[in-house]
Amino acid sequence: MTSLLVRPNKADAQGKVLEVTPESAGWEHVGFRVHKLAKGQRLEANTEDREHCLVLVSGRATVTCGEHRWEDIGERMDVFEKVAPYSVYLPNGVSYSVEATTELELAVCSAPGFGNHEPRLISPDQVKRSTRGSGTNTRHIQDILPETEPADSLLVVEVFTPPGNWSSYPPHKHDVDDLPNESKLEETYYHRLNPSQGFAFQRVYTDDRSLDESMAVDNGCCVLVPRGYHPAGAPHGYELYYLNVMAGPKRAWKFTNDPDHDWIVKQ
Ligand SMILES: O=C(O)C[C@@H](O)[C@H](O)C(=O)CO
Repeated sequence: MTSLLVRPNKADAQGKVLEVTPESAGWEHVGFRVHKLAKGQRLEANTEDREHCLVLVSGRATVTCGEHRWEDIGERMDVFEKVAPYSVYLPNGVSYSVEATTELELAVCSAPGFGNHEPRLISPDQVKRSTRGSGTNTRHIQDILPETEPADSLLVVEVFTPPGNWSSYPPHKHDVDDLPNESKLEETYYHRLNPSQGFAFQRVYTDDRSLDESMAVDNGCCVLVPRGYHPAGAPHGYELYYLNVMAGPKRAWKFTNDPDHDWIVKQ
């Protein structure tokens, strides 16, 4: 039984189906929740000592925070429509509410906040879209909160891996605080599959193999990457989406490829 695979549960009163906290993951920075809300259902919460990025994975909602109110935002009704999502950045120490105006899948990404930024909407036109890799390593990236956009510690990105392809590949790691060469970042992978009965694979391993877990990942599962390389593969017939949340002592994404497989990008 792997300790890095977190499965979804039945929704609680606030629609929460999945939760990773620094305590549950045994690390220091990244927090992640998924709420599935019915139309009209409301989530009320406080960010406490953590900055948040609310990602509307699918569906629409009205989000309020103090004098800020974003009315009926959202456009992507199914994550696999592959348009960029609406998201909301919230600093630490604020109360907020999310009222679903349609059925809603909401990801609540969090990391330590230091009060340096105002609440703001991150609209689809602010999301940088790109394609990485070639052949069966091609995948499509949507940067929601990259290091070029303001935040205290959070990094948020989503990735679409076509059926039969690999992503986060060749395997890379970011577990040493050694800038400018590599940054130390914890990471969560929230996985969705299309069609939903599919499965994907993810391996998390270190050079010395003191950590080496290979997981069959079902739709709606979350994989924890405390350290090590973390490639993901989508079987033929099943498209893979994942939402990554990263944070660590410094807000930079600088990775090192596994030297055994680095030749793949060098050919
Ligand atoms: O390039 C990819 O396939 C996505 C990864 O970069 C992913 O976002 C990640 O592992 C970040 O560390």
